[in-house]
Amino acid sequence: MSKTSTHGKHGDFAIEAKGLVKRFKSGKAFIEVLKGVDFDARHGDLTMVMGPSGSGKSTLIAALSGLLRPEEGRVDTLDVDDLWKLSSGKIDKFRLDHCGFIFQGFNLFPALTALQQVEVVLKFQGLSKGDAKRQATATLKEVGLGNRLGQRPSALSGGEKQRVAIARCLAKNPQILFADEPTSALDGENGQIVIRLLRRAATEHGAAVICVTHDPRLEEWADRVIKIEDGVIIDDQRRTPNPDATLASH
Ligand SMILES: Nc1ncnc2c1ncn2[C@@H]1O[C@H](COP(=O)(O)OP(=O)(O)OP(=O)(O)O)[C@@H](O)[C@H]1O
Repeated sequence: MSKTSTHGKHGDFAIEAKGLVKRFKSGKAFIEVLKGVDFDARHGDLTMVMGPSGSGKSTLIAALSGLLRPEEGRVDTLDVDDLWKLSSGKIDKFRLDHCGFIFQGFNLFPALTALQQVEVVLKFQGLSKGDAKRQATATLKEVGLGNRLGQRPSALSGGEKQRVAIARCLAKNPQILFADEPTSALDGENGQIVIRLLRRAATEHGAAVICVTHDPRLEEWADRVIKIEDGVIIDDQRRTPNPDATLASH
């Protein structure tokens, strides 16, 4: 597996998964949460995965990103054939090098300033102190937090915290960006800022952005909407996104 910072061309596959099956033990029985799911996502696309609670969305993301081993199926991603055939150390390295994650709960370190939250990830990736600071500052400015660099999470609003989490993710310029309910804890205005940043990551950086959501209003920004129900993909539609759409307040 070669480490590369070059993104695939818009339209190239970033992920192709086939026949994913995931079961969990429930008492003496097993429940099948993914029932042979085929899934793909392309560079430059904001692909939205929608479905009711418990339909398997988060499990799918976890299986695609090397976080949760499926019982059956394969995931081909970037230059890796069959991600789940790699050692767990190589899977972790793949995730670190190429994937970004944004979750509902922000997952920020309470003791670190906004700038440090982003710097830490870049230093971990091997950037020098100076380069990490420059890149972290630039990305925080890009998400509109240039004046909040020195604040810790306790001094930031929910929307600002989510933007720090996005800056942390974007700063490493991931080829694949997984977002799980990124706007659900936010009001309309902040939700709009966040979905626009995800849209830009796809359009301007060529990332394959995969966004799990309950919120049908986010469809406006999507290139593709995939619906999953009870562990089965029931619908898959391409559409033309409207990057200037507005998200009304809840
Ligand atoms: N570690 C686990 N052990 C047992 N069951 C699990 C585990 N993780 C998920 N499940 C079950 O798998 C099903 C699908 O869960 P998943 O989190 O993928 O759904 P989801 O579509 O993301 O739901 P939500 O929108 O509520 O987050 C649920 O019934 C859940 O209870």
